[in-house]
Amino acid sequence: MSDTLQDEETSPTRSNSLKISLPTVLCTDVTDNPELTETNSFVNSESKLSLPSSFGTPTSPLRLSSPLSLPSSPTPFAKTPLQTRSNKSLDDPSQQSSEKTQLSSMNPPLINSGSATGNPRNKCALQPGHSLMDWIRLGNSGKDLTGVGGRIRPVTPAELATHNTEKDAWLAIRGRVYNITYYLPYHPGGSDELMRGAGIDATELFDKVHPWVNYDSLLAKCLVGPLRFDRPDADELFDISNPSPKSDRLREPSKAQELVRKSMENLANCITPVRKKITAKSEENVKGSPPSKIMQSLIQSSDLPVSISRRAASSPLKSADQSKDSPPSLRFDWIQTSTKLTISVYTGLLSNPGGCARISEGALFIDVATNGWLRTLKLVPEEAIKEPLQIRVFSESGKIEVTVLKITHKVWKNIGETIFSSATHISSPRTLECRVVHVERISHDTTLLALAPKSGPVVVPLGHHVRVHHKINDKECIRSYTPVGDSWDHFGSEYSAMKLAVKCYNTGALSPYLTSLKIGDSVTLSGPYGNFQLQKLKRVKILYLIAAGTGITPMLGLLRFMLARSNPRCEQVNLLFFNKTEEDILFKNKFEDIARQDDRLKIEHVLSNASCSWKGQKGRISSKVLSEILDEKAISTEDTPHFACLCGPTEFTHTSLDLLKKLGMKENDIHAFIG
Ligand code: HEM
Repeated sequence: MSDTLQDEETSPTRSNSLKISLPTVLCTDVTDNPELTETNSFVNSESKLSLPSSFGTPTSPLRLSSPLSLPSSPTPFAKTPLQTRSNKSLDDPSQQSSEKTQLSSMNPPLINSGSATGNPRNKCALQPGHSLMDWIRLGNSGKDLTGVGGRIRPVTPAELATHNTEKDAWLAIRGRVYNITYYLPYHPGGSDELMRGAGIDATELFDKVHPWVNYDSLLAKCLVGPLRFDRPDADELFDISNPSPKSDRLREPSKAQELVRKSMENLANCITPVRKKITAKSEENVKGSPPSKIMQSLIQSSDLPVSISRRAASSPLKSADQSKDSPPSLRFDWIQTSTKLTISVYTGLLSNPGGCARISEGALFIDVATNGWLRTLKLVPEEAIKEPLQIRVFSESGKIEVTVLKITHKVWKNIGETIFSSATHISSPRTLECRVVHVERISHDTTLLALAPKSGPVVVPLGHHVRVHHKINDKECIRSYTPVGDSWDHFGSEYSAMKLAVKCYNTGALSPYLTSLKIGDSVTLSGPYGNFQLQKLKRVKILYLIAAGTGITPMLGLLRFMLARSNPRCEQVNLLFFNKTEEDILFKNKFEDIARQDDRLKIEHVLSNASCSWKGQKGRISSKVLSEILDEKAISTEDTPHFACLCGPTEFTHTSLDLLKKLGMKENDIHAFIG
């Protein structure tokens, strides 16, 4: 399909960098590990790890995918003055200086008394690409390491116990549950050792081996939530999914809630958000309450992005049913650092929201579109705010997160006044004036354009597209493109821009113009358009993505979404990608990188005009090619829900649809992107 659809990708932006002191840990042997030079220079007591804002996403302002920020690691160090360590730094004087620098930030000073495990050196040789530095990079990449979409939530011991396999491992330390699945190959003690703590409260085990390790900073982006003990009110304290039955007024926390909060604070010396639930009959009008003195002094005295308050406001309509006829229930909460404010709006699991943010007359407006409905959250902030605004969406949790800068660097006592408008039906798509902020050639004939809407950042729902409008000889020319999300290009996400992959057809009406655009030029878009329903992937465990040419673009976001989705975990994503020649394959290296990191992604390239050196599949879409990738058993049983998405030139899409149906796939299990 020429100038075809492309997709919105939900990887979190990385531009809202916040600084957090990086914990110091002992690295692997200097002599053996070439990566250590890098690690050493990076990790010392002065090191700062730049973490993009928020949670969420992927998305929750630690760029955790969660608005709950993490404490600087206190308890592991405060525990005992006598700590154990490996003998190596004592035995090997050459190590002492480098380790000393790192250890200097450990508190209290370490006394070497041999390995806690009884083995002078139990550390494993990590696979290449799995150094501490690589782990930090992964954390900063925007990937959701929590596996739960980044929304902090309580975990019961029973739930914890179910996450005990290498593909899905959680553990609890000092009352906090972390998803350690991604950390396993990075653990210097080996994944088997770390797996000993999977599914359980591993505090004792952890302390036996290495109480000095700064686990809470290392796993900051893997935080799932507090381990919920059997306290009747604990749920209420953390769970924002159910609005309080007592509504219409600010609810003071009960004694039990207060107790849980205090114990959480003591437990991990963290700043636990106090959530007051507010509901109102029509529009919510929420005033903030000041953080406690302890919290304020902690915030003021640190560089950390700290969460001092979160609040949730329910929609006037309580129904979770997000059918076309009833607007979805929305809630929001907020967190702040001294420099930024982050508002998170929750639209419901898999509700696939779109949205935009803008500042007008000193107020922040966040438009949230879900399933044909639009609501606007207006914030009249307590103090002045400024651009740039950042917006990101976390598809699994349905969270939209907007970050705005404070003009005066200080912690606010209140957020200000917030008002949710009533929901209105979206009757027509919006027109957006955009500025080209970056241009990158991604293949011999395709250019990636980054377009920043002038009014403020915009996110297009997953699997939806925008239209580019341009007048040529007084005739309006329109083409559809699905934005390519972050992390598919080389210029990152600092622009909060939509990125469109535009293939240039020499005789095309619009593409020669678009591919000749320069930074600073203006482009008119409208949107979003599309009928893709993310809910359809709710139970899907095997996803087939069948694309031709630039028809790959809607698949990019779906691919990332499915591999990151935690519940249920996807078992396989099969990408069948048709092109003419090898040079035409877009994002080939990116796909290969992802497949290397995640063996659930299977890629099959099929070329219609392959060179002699091509070793892969040759030909065009046919039942033979399709039947080779389709797991016939899977499509004929209910046990492994599957789904196929198709996109390419119209003829390609229709042929694929017919072939899939002939092979036994139900129409309901297929989505064809035709635009
Ligand atoms: C709870 C179960 C765990 C077990 C059984 C375990 C076991 C081990 C072992 C045997 C070693 C080698 C220690 C040595 O040099 O003698 C090690 C090293 C290490 N582990 Fe763990 N570990 C666990 C959890 C964790 C966690 C949650 C983290 C943090 C994210 C972590 C981070 C590290 C680090 C950074 C090292 C290197 C420490 C050093 O060089 O002294 N471990 N672990």
